[in-house]
Amino acid sequence: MSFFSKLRERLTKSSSRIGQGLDDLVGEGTPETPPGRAPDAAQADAAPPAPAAPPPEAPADPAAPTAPPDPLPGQPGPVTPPPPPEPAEAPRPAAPEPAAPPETRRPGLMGRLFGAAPPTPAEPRRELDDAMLEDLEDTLVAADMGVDTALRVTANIAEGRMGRRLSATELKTLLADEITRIMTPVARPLPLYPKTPQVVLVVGVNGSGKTTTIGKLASQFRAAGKKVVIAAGDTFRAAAVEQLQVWGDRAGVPVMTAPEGSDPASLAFDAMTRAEAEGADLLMIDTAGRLQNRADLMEELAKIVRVIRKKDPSAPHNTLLVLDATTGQNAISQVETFRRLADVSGLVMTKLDGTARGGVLVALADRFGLPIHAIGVGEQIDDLDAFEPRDFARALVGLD
Ligand SMILES: Nc1nc2c(ncn2[C@@H]2O[C@H](COP(=O)(O)OP(=O)(O)OP(=O)(O)O)[C@@H](O)[C@H]2O)c(=O)[nH]1
Repeated sequence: MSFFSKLRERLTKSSSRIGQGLDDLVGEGTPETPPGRAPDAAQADAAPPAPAAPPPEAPADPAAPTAPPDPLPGQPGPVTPPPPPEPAEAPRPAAPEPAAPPETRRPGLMGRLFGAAPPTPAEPRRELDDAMLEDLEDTLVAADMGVDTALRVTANIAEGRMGRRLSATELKTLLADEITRIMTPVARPLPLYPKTPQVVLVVGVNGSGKTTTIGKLASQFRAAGKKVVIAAGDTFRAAAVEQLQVWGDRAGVPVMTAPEGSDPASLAFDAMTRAEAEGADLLMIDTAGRLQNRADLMEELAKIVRVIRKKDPSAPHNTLLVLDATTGQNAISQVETFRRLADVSGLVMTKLDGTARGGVLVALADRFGLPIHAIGVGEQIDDLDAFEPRDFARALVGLD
Protein backbone atom coordinates (compact mmCIF):
# COMPACT_ATOMS: atom_id res chain seq x y z
CA MET A 1 0.00 0.00 0.00
CA SER A 2 1.36 3.43 -0.89
CA PHE A 3 2.38 5.82 1.82
CA PHE A 4 -0.43 8.20 1.01
CA SER A 5 -3.21 5.66 0.96
CA LYS A 6 -2.00 4.13 4.19
CA LEU A 7 -1.64 7.53 5.82
CA ARG A 8 -4.99 8.74 4.57
CA GLU A 9 -6.64 5.58 5.74
CA ARG A 10 -5.02 5.80 9.13
CA LEU A 11 -5.19 9.53 9.69
CA THR A 12 -8.93 9.34 9.51
CA LYS A 13 -9.58 10.94 12.84
CA SER A 14 -7.37 13.96 12.25
CA SER A 15 -8.59 14.51 8.75
CA SER A 16 -12.20 14.01 9.66
CA ARG A 17 -11.83 16.57 12.43
CA ILE A 18 -10.12 19.23 10.34
CA GLY A 19 -11.93 18.35 7.13
CA GLN A 20 -15.31 18.40 8.83
CA GLY A 21 -14.38 21.61 10.62
CA LEU A 22 -13.58 23.29 7.31
CA ASP A 23 -16.74 21.97 5.68
CA ASP A 24 -18.80 23.34 8.55
CA LEU A 25 -16.93 26.60 8.53
CA VAL A 26 -17.58 27.26 4.85
CA GLY A 27 -21.10 25.89 5.16
CA GLU A 28 -21.84 28.83 7.44
CA GLY A 29 -21.47 31.11 4.43
CA THR A 30 -24.08 31.75 1.77
CA PRO A 31 -24.70 28.48 -0.08
CA GLU A 32 -24.71 29.92 -3.55
CA THR A 33 -22.62 29.62 -6.65
CA PRO A 34 -23.26 31.31 -9.96
CA PRO A 35 -23.52 28.76 -12.74
CA GLY A 36 -20.27 27.94 -14.42
CA ARG A 37 -18.37 29.82 -11.74
CA ALA A 38 -16.97 27.09 -9.58
CA PRO A 39 -13.26 27.69 -10.02
CA ASP A 40 -10.84 25.34 -8.47
CA ALA A 41 -8.43 26.65 -5.89
CA ALA A 42 -5.82 27.59 -8.42
CA GLN A 43 -8.34 29.58 -10.38
CA ALA A 44 -9.61 31.19 -7.24
CA ASP A 45 -6.07 32.16 -6.44
CA ALA A 46 -5.55 33.73 -9.81
CA ALA A 47 -8.94 35.42 -9.91
CA PRO A 48 -9.11 39.13 -9.13
CA PRO A 49 -10.56 39.86 -5.73
CA ALA A 50 -14.14 40.63 -4.84
CA PRO A 51 -15.62 42.04 -8.08
CA ALA A 52 -15.95 38.60 -9.68
CA ALA A 53 -17.69 37.26 -6.63
CA PRO A 54 -21.11 38.53 -5.67
CA PRO A 55 -21.66 39.89 -2.19
CA PRO A 56 -23.41 37.46 0.14
CA GLU A 57 -26.72 39.32 -0.10
CA ALA A 58 -26.79 39.30 -3.89
CA PRO A 59 -28.84 36.13 -4.40
CA ALA A 60 -31.69 37.55 -2.39
CA ASP A 61 -32.14 40.28 -4.98
CA PRO A 62 -33.81 38.93 -8.11
CA ALA A 63 -32.64 41.95 -10.07
CA ALA A 64 -29.02 41.29 -9.26
CA PRO A 65 -26.75 40.45 -12.20
CA THR A 66 -25.86 37.08 -10.72
CA ALA A 67 -29.12 35.28 -11.14
CA PRO A 68 -29.49 31.88 -9.51
CA PRO A 69 -28.59 28.87 -11.61
CA ASP A 70 -30.92 27.87 -14.37
CA PRO A 71 -32.75 24.74 -13.48
CA LEU A 72 -31.89 21.56 -15.24
CA PRO A 73 -34.37 20.51 -17.88
CA GLY A 74 -37.23 18.89 -16.11
CA GLN A 75 -36.09 20.19 -12.73
CA PRO A 76 -37.76 22.84 -10.67
CA GLY A 77 -36.11 26.21 -10.22
CA PRO A 78 -34.57 27.43 -7.01
CA VAL A 79 -37.00 27.79 -4.19
CA THR A 80 -36.22 31.27 -2.86
CA PRO A 81 -35.95 33.83 -5.68
CA PRO A 82 -38.91 34.29 -8.00
CA PRO A 83 -38.21 33.57 -11.66
CA PRO A 84 -37.44 36.56 -13.87
CA PRO A 85 -40.51 37.88 -15.64
CA GLU A 86 -39.35 36.87 -19.14
CA PRO A 87 -37.16 33.80 -18.93
CA ALA A 88 -34.87 33.87 -21.91
CA GLU A 89 -34.66 30.13 -22.26
CA ALA A 90 -35.75 26.87 -20.72
CA PRO A 91 -39.08 27.93 -19.28
CA ARG A 92 -39.59 26.72 -15.78
CA PRO A 93 -42.11 23.96 -15.28
CA ALA A 94 -45.48 25.31 -14.27
CA ALA A 95 -46.19 22.71 -11.68
CA PRO A 96 -43.77 22.27 -8.78
CA GLU A 97 -41.86 19.04 -8.76
CA PRO A 98 -39.78 17.43 -6.04
CA ALA A 99 -37.22 19.95 -4.79
CA ALA A 100 -33.68 19.77 -6.08
CA PRO A 101 -30.68 21.33 -4.39
CA PRO A 102 -30.58 25.01 -5.32
CA GLU A 103 -27.02 24.80 -6.57
CA THR A 104 -26.40 22.35 -9.30
CA ARG A 105 -24.08 22.99 -12.16
CA ARG A 106 -25.70 22.71 -15.50
CA PRO A 107 -24.10 19.93 -17.50
CA GLY A 108 -22.39 20.94 -20.72
CA LEU A 109 -24.04 20.57 -24.12
CA MET A 110 -22.63 17.08 -24.69
CA GLY A 111 -23.67 16.04 -21.24
CA ARG A 112 -27.17 17.27 -21.88
CA LEU A 113 -27.31 15.66 -25.32
CA PHE A 114 -26.16 12.27 -24.18
CA GLY A 115 -27.39 12.50 -20.64
CA ALA A 116 -23.96 11.25 -19.60
CA ALA A 117 -22.84 13.75 -17.02
CA PRO A 118 -24.91 13.85 -13.87
CA PRO A 119 -25.10 17.35 -12.42
CA THR A 120 -22.28 18.10 -10.01
CA PRO A 121 -23.57 19.77 -6.90
CA ALA A 122 -21.65 23.01 -6.53
CA GLU A 123 -20.01 23.60 -3.21
CA PRO A 124 -21.18 26.31 -0.87
CA ARG A 125 -18.86 29.28 -0.68
CA ARG A 126 -18.09 31.75 2.00
CA GLU A 127 -16.54 35.16 1.76
CA LEU A 128 -13.13 35.30 3.36
CA ASP A 129 -13.55 37.95 6.03
CA ASP A 130 -12.43 38.44 9.62
CA ALA A 131 -15.17 36.18 10.99
CA MET A 132 -14.21 33.35 8.66
CA LEU A 133 -10.54 33.76 9.53
CA GLU A 134 -11.39 33.56 13.20
CA ASP A 135 -13.37 30.37 12.60
CA LEU A 136 -10.46 28.96 10.61
CA GLU A 137 -8.04 29.79 13.40
CA ASP A 138 -10.31 28.07 15.95
CA THR A 139 -10.51 24.96 13.76
CA LEU A 140 -6.72 24.79 13.49
CA VAL A 141 -6.21 25.33 17.21
CA ALA A 142 -8.76 22.58 17.93
CA ALA A 143 -6.70 20.31 15.67
CA ASP A 144 -3.66 20.88 17.90
CA MET A 145 -1.77 23.16 15.56
CA GLY A 146 -1.16 25.56 18.42
CA VAL A 147 -2.16 29.21 18.58
CA ASP A 148 1.01 30.67 17.05
CA THR A 149 1.04 28.31 14.08
CA ALA A 150 -2.72 28.64 13.57
CA LEU A 151 -2.34 32.43 13.50
CA ARG A 152 0.51 32.32 11.03
CA VAL A 153 -1.21 29.85 8.74
CA THR A 154 -4.44 31.84 8.85
CA ALA A 155 -2.62 35.10 8.07
CA ASN A 156 -0.87 33.52 5.10
CA ILE A 157 -4.14 32.18 3.74
CA ALA A 158 -5.74 35.62 4.16
CA GLU A 159 -2.99 37.48 2.35
CA GLY A 160 -4.33 38.86 -0.92
CA ARG A 161 -7.54 36.84 -0.66
CA MET A 162 -9.79 38.92 1.59
CA GLY A 163 -13.23 39.29 0.08
CA ARG A 164 -12.97 36.23 -2.13
CA ARG A 165 -15.55 33.55 -1.88
CA LEU A 166 -13.98 30.20 -1.12
CA SER A 167 -15.39 26.71 -1.16
CA ALA A 168 -14.32 24.14 1.43
CA THR A 169 -12.22 22.34 -1.19
CA GLU A 170 -10.41 25.55 -2.08
CA LEU A 171 -9.84 26.32 1.58
CA LYS A 172 -8.53 22.78 2.19
CA THR A 173 -6.21 23.10 -0.80
CA LEU A 174 -4.87 26.44 0.44
CA LEU A 175 -4.41 24.98 3.90
CA ALA A 176 -2.68 21.88 2.57
CA ASP A 177 -0.32 24.15 0.60
CA GLU A 178 0.50 26.16 3.72
CA ILE A 179 1.11 23.02 5.78
CA THR A 180 3.27 21.55 3.02
CA ARG A 181 5.31 24.77 2.95
CA ILE A 182 5.91 24.55 6.70
CA MET A 183 6.67 20.83 6.70
CA THR A 184 8.85 20.49 3.63
CA PRO A 185 12.07 21.78 5.22
CA VAL A 186 11.78 19.34 8.14
CA ALA A 187 11.01 16.21 6.14
CA ARG A 188 14.40 14.58 6.20
CA PRO A 189 15.20 10.89 6.60
CA LEU A 190 17.61 9.80 9.28
CA PRO A 191 20.99 10.75 7.84
CA LEU A 192 23.45 7.92 7.38
CA TYR A 193 27.15 8.64 7.79
CA PRO A 194 30.16 6.79 6.41
CA LYS A 195 31.57 6.47 9.93
CA THR A 196 30.53 3.21 11.57
CA PRO A 197 29.15 2.21 13.92
CA GLN A 198 26.76 5.14 13.67
CA VAL A 199 25.35 5.59 17.15
CA VAL A 200 21.67 6.49 17.39
CA LEU A 201 20.51 7.43 20.87
CA VAL A 202 16.77 7.12 21.22
CA VAL A 203 15.06 9.26 23.84
CA GLY A 204 11.47 10.02 24.82
CA VAL A 205 8.99 9.61 27.64
CA ASN A 206 7.80 6.15 28.65
CA GLY A 207 5.17 4.82 26.33
CA SER A 208 5.94 7.24 23.50
CA GLY A 209 6.90 4.33 21.26
CA LYS A 210 10.70 4.23 21.56
CA THR A 211 10.96 0.44 21.67
CA THR A 212 8.56 -0.04 18.80
CA THR A 213 10.31 2.62 16.72
CA ILE A 214 13.72 1.07 17.33
CA GLY A 215 12.34 -2.30 16.21
CA LYS A 216 10.79 -0.81 13.08
CA LEU A 217 13.91 1.20 12.20
CA ALA A 218 16.19 -1.76 12.83
CA SER A 219 14.04 -3.88 10.54
CA GLN A 220 14.19 -1.27 7.77
CA PHE A 221 17.95 -0.79 8.07
CA ARG A 222 18.49 -4.52 8.07
CA ALA A 223 16.33 -4.88 4.98
CA ALA A 224 18.54 -2.20 3.40
CA GLY A 225 21.56 -4.38 4.06
CA LYS A 226 22.82 -2.63 7.19
CA LYS A 227 24.18 -4.48 10.16
CA VAL A 228 22.43 -3.26 13.30
CA VAL A 229 22.97 -3.79 17.04
CA ILE A 230 20.43 -2.66 19.65
CA ALA A 231 21.24 -1.82 23.28
CA ALA A 232 18.39 -2.07 25.81
CA GLY A 233 19.40 0.97 27.85
CA ASP A 234 16.28 1.21 30.00
CA THR A 235 17.74 -1.20 32.51
CA PHE A 236 15.29 -0.22 35.24
CA ARG A 237 12.30 -1.89 33.66
CA ALA A 238 12.60 -5.61 32.99
CA ALA A 239 9.43 -5.45 30.88
CA ALA A 240 10.99 -2.78 28.66
CA VAL A 241 14.04 -4.97 28.06
CA GLU A 242 11.90 -8.01 27.27
CA GLN A 243 9.82 -5.98 24.85
CA LEU A 244 12.92 -4.76 23.06
CA GLN A 245 14.14 -8.34 22.76
CA VAL A 246 10.86 -9.28 21.12
CA TRP A 247 11.31 -6.45 18.62
CA GLY A 248 14.94 -7.44 18.05
CA ASP A 249 13.81 -10.96 17.22
CA ARG A 250 11.19 -9.66 14.83
CA ALA A 251 13.72 -7.45 13.10
CA GLY A 252 16.41 -10.16 13.15
CA VAL A 253 18.79 -7.88 15.02
CA PRO A 254 20.80 -8.71 18.20
CA VAL A 255 19.72 -6.93 21.38
CA MET A 256 22.27 -6.37 24.14
CA THR A 257 20.82 -6.35 27.61
CA ALA A 258 22.10 -5.94 31.14
CA PRO A 259 20.74 -7.12 34.50
CA GLU A 260 17.83 -5.10 35.87
CA GLY A 261 19.00 -2.01 37.71
CA SER A 262 22.52 -2.02 36.28
CA ASP A 263 24.21 1.06 34.89
CA PRO A 264 22.87 1.89 31.41
CA ALA A 265 26.11 3.69 30.56
CA SER A 266 28.11 0.55 31.15
CA LEU A 267 25.72 -1.38 28.87
CA ALA A 268 26.11 1.34 26.22
CA PHE A 269 29.90 1.01 26.45
CA ASP A 270 29.71 -2.78 26.04
CA ALA A 271 27.30 -2.41 23.15
CA MET A 272 29.69 0.04 21.49
CA THR A 273 32.53 -2.44 21.92
CA ARG A 274 30.45 -5.21 20.37
CA ALA A 275 29.20 -3.04 17.53
CA GLU A 276 32.80 -2.08 16.69
CA ALA A 277 34.05 -5.65 16.98
CA GLU A 278 31.27 -6.99 14.74
CA GLY A 279 31.61 -4.21 12.20
CA ALA A 280 28.04 -3.03 12.75
CA ASP A 281 26.81 -0.10 10.72
CA LEU A 282 24.40 1.13 13.34
CA LEU A 283 24.09 0.94 17.10
CA MET A 284 20.68 1.96 18.40
CA ILE A 285 20.54 2.70 22.11
CA ASP A 286 17.18 2.69 23.89
CA THR A 287 17.00 4.87 27.00
CA ALA A 288 14.73 5.35 29.98
CA GLY A 289 11.98 7.93 29.74
CA ARG A 290 11.20 8.74 33.32
CA LEU A 291 10.62 12.45 33.40
CA GLN A 292 9.53 12.36 37.03
CA ASN A 293 13.11 12.84 38.08
CA ARG A 294 14.66 14.98 35.42
CA ALA A 295 17.96 15.45 37.19
CA ASP A 296 18.53 11.69 37.33
CA LEU A 297 17.49 11.22 33.74
CA MET A 298 19.71 14.05 32.59
CA GLU A 299 22.66 12.57 34.46
CA GLU A 300 21.91 9.11 33.03
CA LEU A 301 21.79 10.39 29.46
CA ALA A 302 24.90 12.52 29.97
CA LYS A 303 26.78 9.51 31.32
CA ILE A 304 25.79 7.34 28.35
CA VAL A 305 27.10 10.05 26.03
CA ARG A 306 30.34 10.39 28.04
CA VAL A 307 31.17 6.70 27.88
CA ILE A 308 30.37 6.16 24.22
CA ARG A 309 32.53 9.21 23.43
CA LYS A 310 35.46 7.38 24.98
CA LYS A 311 35.13 5.06 22.00
CA ASP A 312 34.08 7.62 19.43
CA PRO A 313 34.27 11.33 20.28
CA SER A 314 31.78 12.13 17.52
CA ALA A 315 29.06 9.86 19.00
CA PRO A 316 26.12 9.88 19.34
CA HIS A 317 25.61 10.75 15.71
CA ASN A 318 21.87 11.10 16.07
CA THR A 319 19.70 11.70 19.09
CA LEU A 320 16.19 10.75 18.10
CA LEU A 321 13.31 12.05 20.15
CA VAL A 322 10.26 9.80 19.87
CA LEU A 323 6.96 11.60 20.43
CA ASP A 324 3.47 10.23 20.79
CA ALA A 325 1.05 12.16 18.57
CA THR A 326 -1.87 11.37 20.84
CA THR A 327 -0.43 13.66 23.51
CA GLY A 328 -1.21 16.66 21.33
CA GLN A 329 0.23 19.94 22.60
CA ASN A 330 2.12 18.04 25.29
CA ALA A 331 4.54 17.02 22.56
CA ILE A 332 5.70 20.66 22.44
CA SER A 333 6.78 20.66 26.09
CA GLN A 334 8.41 17.24 25.61
CA VAL A 335 10.58 18.67 22.84
CA GLU A 336 11.51 21.61 25.06
CA THR A 337 12.37 19.30 27.96
CA PHE A 338 14.38 16.78 25.97
CA ARG A 339 16.27 19.50 24.17
CA ARG A 340 17.48 20.56 27.59
CA LEU A 341 18.34 16.97 28.57
CA ALA A 342 19.98 15.89 25.33
CA ASP A 343 21.14 17.27 22.03
CA VAL A 344 18.05 16.21 20.08
CA SER A 345 18.86 15.97 16.37
CA GLY A 346 15.56 14.73 14.98
CA LEU A 347 12.05 13.53 15.69
CA VAL A 348 9.91 10.49 15.10
CA MET A 349 6.19 10.98 15.65
CA THR A 350 4.35 7.79 16.55
CA LYS A 351 0.68 6.84 16.74
CA LEU A 352 -0.44 9.16 13.98
CA ASP A 353 -2.93 6.47 13.11
CA GLY A 354 -6.21 6.93 14.85
CA THR A 355 -5.50 10.22 16.55
CA ALA A 356 -7.27 13.50 15.99
CA ARG A 357 -4.15 15.35 17.05
CA GLY A 358 -1.90 15.07 14.00
CA GLY A 359 -1.91 18.86 13.71
CA VAL A 360 0.67 19.02 16.47
CA LEU A 361 3.27 17.93 13.94
CA VAL A 362 2.72 21.19 12.07
CA ALA A 363 3.16 23.15 15.29
CA LEU A 364 6.38 21.25 16.04
CA ALA A 365 7.80 21.90 12.59
CA ASP A 366 6.85 25.56 12.71
CA ARG A 367 8.24 26.08 16.17
CA PHE A 368 11.40 23.99 16.34
CA GLY A 369 12.32 23.17 12.76
CA LEU A 370 13.77 19.84 13.89
CA PRO A 371 13.93 17.20 11.16
CA ILE A 372 11.06 14.72 11.19
CA HIS A 373 12.70 11.48 10.18
CA ALA A 374 9.73 9.16 10.23
CA ILE A 375 6.17 8.72 11.41
CA GLY A 376 4.58 5.72 13.08
CA VAL A 377 1.20 4.74 11.70
CA GLY A 378 0.55 1.47 13.51
CA GLU A 379 1.90 -1.23 15.75
CA GLN A 380 3.26 -3.55 13.09
CA ILE A 381 6.89 -3.74 12.05
CA ASP A 382 6.31 -2.05 8.70
CA ASP A 383 4.17 0.73 10.15
CA LEU A 384 6.93 3.32 10.07
CA ASP A 385 7.05 5.60 7.08
CA ALA A 386 9.25 8.33 5.78
CA PHE A 387 7.60 11.66 6.30
CA GLU A 388 6.04 13.02 3.10
CA PRO A 389 4.89 16.60 3.71
CA ARG A 390 2.45 16.94 0.85
CA ASP A 391 0.74 13.62 1.46
CA PHE A 392 0.63 14.35 5.16
CA ALA A 393 -0.85 17.82 4.60
CA ARG A 394 -3.54 16.55 2.23
CA ALA A 395 -4.43 13.66 4.50
CA LEU A 396 -4.55 15.99 7.50
CA VAL A 397 -7.02 18.44 5.92
CA GLY A 398 -9.17 15.65 4.51
CA LEU A 399 -8.39 16.02 0.82
CA ASP A 400 -8.44 12.94 -1.41
N1 LIG B 1 -1.17 2.70 17.09
C1 LIG B 1 0.13 2.81 17.26
N2 LIG B 1 0.68 2.32 18.38
C2 LIG B 1 2.01 2.46 18.55
C3 LIG B 1 2.83 3.09 17.59
N3 LIG B 1 4.10 3.07 18.07
C4 LIG B 1 4.06 2.45 19.27
N4 LIG B 1 2.79 2.06 19.57
C5 LIG B 1 2.30 1.39 20.77
O1 LIG B 1 2.55 2.22 21.88
C6 LIG B 1 2.80 1.45 23.03
C7 LIG B 1 4.09 1.93 23.68
O2 LIG B 1 5.14 1.70 22.76
P1 LIG B 1 6.61 1.36 23.25
O3 LIG B 1 7.43 1.18 22.03
O4 LIG B 1 6.60 0.27 24.26
O5 LIG B 1 6.98 2.69 23.97
P2 LIG B 1 8.27 3.04 24.83
O6 LIG B 1 8.52 4.48 24.63
O7 LIG B 1 9.37 2.11 24.50
O8 LIG B 1 7.72 2.79 26.27
P3 LIG B 1 8.50 2.21 27.53
O9 LIG B 1 8.95 0.84 27.15
O10 LIG B 1 7.45 2.23 28.57
O11 LIG B 1 9.61 3.17 27.78
C8 LIG B 1 2.85 0.01 22.57
O12 LIG B 1 1.62 -0.58 22.84
C9 LIG B 1 3.03 0.12 21.06
O13 LIG B 1 2.47 -0.96 20.36
C10 LIG B 1 2.20 3.63 16.40
O14 LIG B 1 2.81 4.23 15.51
N5 LIG B 1 0.85 3.45 16.30
